[in-house]
Amino acid sequence: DPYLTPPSLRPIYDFVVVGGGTGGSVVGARLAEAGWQVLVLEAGTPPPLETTVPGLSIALYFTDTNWEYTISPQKYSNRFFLDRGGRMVQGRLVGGSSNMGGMLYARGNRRDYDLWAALGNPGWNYESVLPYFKKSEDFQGHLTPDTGFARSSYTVRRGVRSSADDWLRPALLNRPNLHVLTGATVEKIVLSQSKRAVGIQFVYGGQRLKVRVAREVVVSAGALASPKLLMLSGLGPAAHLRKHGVPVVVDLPGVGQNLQDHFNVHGLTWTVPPGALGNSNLLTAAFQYLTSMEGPFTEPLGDKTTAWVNVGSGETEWPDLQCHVLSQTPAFDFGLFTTTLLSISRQVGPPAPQGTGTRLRILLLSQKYQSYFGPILGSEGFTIECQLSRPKSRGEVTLRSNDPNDYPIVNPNFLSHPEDVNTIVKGIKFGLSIANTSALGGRFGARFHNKPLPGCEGHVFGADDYWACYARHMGTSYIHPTGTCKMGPPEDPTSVVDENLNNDSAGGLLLPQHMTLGEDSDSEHDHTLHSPRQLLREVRGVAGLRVVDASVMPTITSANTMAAVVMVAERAADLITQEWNGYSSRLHK
Ligand SMILES: Cc1cc2nc3c(=O)[nH]c(=O)nc-3n(C[C@H](O)[C@H](O)[C@H](O)COP(=O)(O)OP(=O)(O)OC[C@H]3O[C@@H](n4cnc5c(N)ncnc54)[C@H](O)[C@@H]3O)c2cc1C
Repeated sequence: DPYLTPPSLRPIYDFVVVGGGTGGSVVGARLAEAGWQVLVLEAGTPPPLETTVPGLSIALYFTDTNWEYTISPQKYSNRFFLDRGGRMVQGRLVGGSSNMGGMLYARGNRRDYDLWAALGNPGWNYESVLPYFKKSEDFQGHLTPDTGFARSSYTVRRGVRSSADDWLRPALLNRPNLHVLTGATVEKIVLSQSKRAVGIQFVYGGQRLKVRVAREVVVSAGALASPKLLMLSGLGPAAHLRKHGVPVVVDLPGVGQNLQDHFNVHGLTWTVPPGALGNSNLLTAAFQYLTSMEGPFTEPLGDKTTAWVNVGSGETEWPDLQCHVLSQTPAFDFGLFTTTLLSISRQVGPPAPQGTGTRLRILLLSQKYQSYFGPILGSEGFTIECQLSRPKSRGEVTLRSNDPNDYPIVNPNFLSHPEDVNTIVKGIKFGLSIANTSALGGRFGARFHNKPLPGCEGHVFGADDYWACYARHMGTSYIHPTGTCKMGPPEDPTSVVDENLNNDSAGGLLLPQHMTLGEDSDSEHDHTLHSPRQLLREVRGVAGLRVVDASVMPTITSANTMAAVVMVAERAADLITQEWNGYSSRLHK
């Protein structure tokens, strides 16, 4: 395994990529392909074998490959979940969230990207980004119509997960100019006095180390960790940084703001007579996978179909809702794993008294889950989940402290915009109407679990108010955090990077003609190289620093976000190589 031998680190690289996740793996591999000396630093581990089995994806949520962020207590939602927040899973391994997620592949809608361009980001309209999607696509399924429910498409090849590691691993095997160090947690971007990224400080094996960078630092730590890293490096909202004792290098008010996620409602459940769905026995399915690489384990378990619909805005070509039919209920396992998976609060009322026996404690703690799902524990059935594709609520990621080991505070501020409540209520009603069709409910003899949700008994069951209450209780993150280092024009004070994903605000004024050595007064960083574009930068920004991950999206796409991140990284690699075009690495091979 190429990841098992730690590289002998060089003191300086052309590019250092922070985070070997989805964006980082793709951009790191492409920069290495272009001949640069590249170092990718990943906090997590090489991908464990289980990542290759699509049917085991949810099992990974319970392991160390997950950072296990938590959502801060929500004012308008998450009432059924632990501390009115719950967990937010994020990948902590090579390949990042693409290597532990649900593998559903969807580009999103062309209008998502046309909107990015309209918001002041030339080159990001759909026609321009389409080639970067196609670059990685190898569709081998059956084309299904894109209205109504259709079978979901997954990044699975011959029964094995395909992830961003498919870029990094071959590059690592074939290119000695690429180094990937796992178990390396980056703490800080080192900035010179002239506000240029000149290196990286990270912890590896208990030691604090620094590596220098000749051209650029590429931050790809994901939408929760990238803004944290920028802020810890002095790039962020000045008052917030001062509050936590971080010296301000550049006041960038947008860092950590604009957090967007696909708000998802759990719990709408139908039960069916035993055997009606024809679900395979897990042991048989596992045997089938091991012997022939076929069967249910070739896909994420349970998640079968997707629909995109417009229920609110009337723009029929641009969905505001995405729905899935899952072939299990949240009660199928008697709450054994589901309660943790969904972070459904197990506790209601006062904590169990000290000294209570373990069994009794679990019974008491599970009361909230029991109070709703109790009557259908262990039943067969299905769930319909709908998400807001284009939420209007905006949240934020802020520092908890200036300690790099502390997780940031993640506040998605779900349902803070009233239109989101209206849309999700319509979405729930859409889900109910789908289940009532003869093709679904009728065919399987399905019965809706119509127990009033604890906490919503005060509303007339089935009225819009009831469903709004239901959404405020059962809705939470669909684990697609995006937007926290937003791409936008310099006139937008909340933008963090420009359309080149750079936060050097000069813009693409010149094509490089020649390379000069850095002019930084800080002699430690004499090796720093500037492209002419960076020499022309204004002081407001930071040179030699780019962000390439889900955090640059100005608005979340109306589909699962992995494909869009791969596209962003492919395009970023082209932008970077074009900018440095004609200049091979000056560093010793
Ligand atoms: C559980 C789950 C299921 C999902 N399912 C789907 C799906 O089915 N389809 C879909 O399209 N999208 C899905 N998504 C969303 C999609 O995977 C993400 O939007 C996308 O992968 C994000 O890419 P990224 O590069 O921004 O971040 P990531 O892929 O998360 O990469 C960030 C990387 O940076 C590393 N890192 C963080 N901090 C540091 C540090 N300080 N030092 C060094 N390294 C660091 C992390 O360990 C990680 O490897 C899912 C996400 C999750 C979490």
